[in-house]
Amino acid sequence: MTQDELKQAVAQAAADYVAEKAPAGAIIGVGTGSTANFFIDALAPLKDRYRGAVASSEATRKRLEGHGIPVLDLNEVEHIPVYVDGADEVDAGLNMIKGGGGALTREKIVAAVADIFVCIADGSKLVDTMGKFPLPVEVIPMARAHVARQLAKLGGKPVLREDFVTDNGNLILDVHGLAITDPKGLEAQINQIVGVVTNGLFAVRPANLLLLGTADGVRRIG
Ligand SMILES: O=C[C@H](O)[C@H](O)[C@H](O)COP(=O)(O)O
Repeated sequence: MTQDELKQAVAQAAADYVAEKAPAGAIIGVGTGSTANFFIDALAPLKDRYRGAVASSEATRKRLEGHGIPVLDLNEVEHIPVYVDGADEVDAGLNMIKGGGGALTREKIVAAVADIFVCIADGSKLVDTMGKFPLPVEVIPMARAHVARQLAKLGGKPVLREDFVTDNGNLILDVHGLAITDPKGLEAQINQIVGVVTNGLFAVRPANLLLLGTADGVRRIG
């Protein structure tokens, strides 16, 4: 199977899971990226069952609206039963690195409101120790150099993502060379650096369920 076929399989499994867990009229949280895009496509045929979705990025908002799925402002929403999103890396504890597409902050906000976080990923994303994928950190532009110095003190090599501005008008530093043995501790430590909006570690609030696409089918972990 190709990587896209694996992504499609987990996206369909997630749409089936949502149909099982989210009551009619619910609002669904929707992530960002190529795997989340397949999920949006799989959600589209069920759209009349739900009130709408909350999007974790402008790209996702556009794709949802393209399918005729109403997109709600998170400030108008009290309850999201399920949030579905991809990951750049995920470990056996369902901690993740996210933000390869730069949407980490809005993703973390929508995930914080959701009852259940379902991570959808092809098998290549499952790792023993996270950090091979450079850790994205969203920073306020005027703090870029300060934050980069602090990240270097933690042992990483921060690289500014060229020609990229987040949906929030900020910059991304991609931190190379970290072996992340304490994801929760590192997530908190980086978020304490003044000028950091948030970082791409999702360990304080990991996923509740991982749907992993493999050649033998979709594995459910968690
Ligand atoms: O900012 C992007 C998100 O965190 C994505 O969920 C992540 O980069 C995975 O994307 P993809 O499904 O395209 O590999």
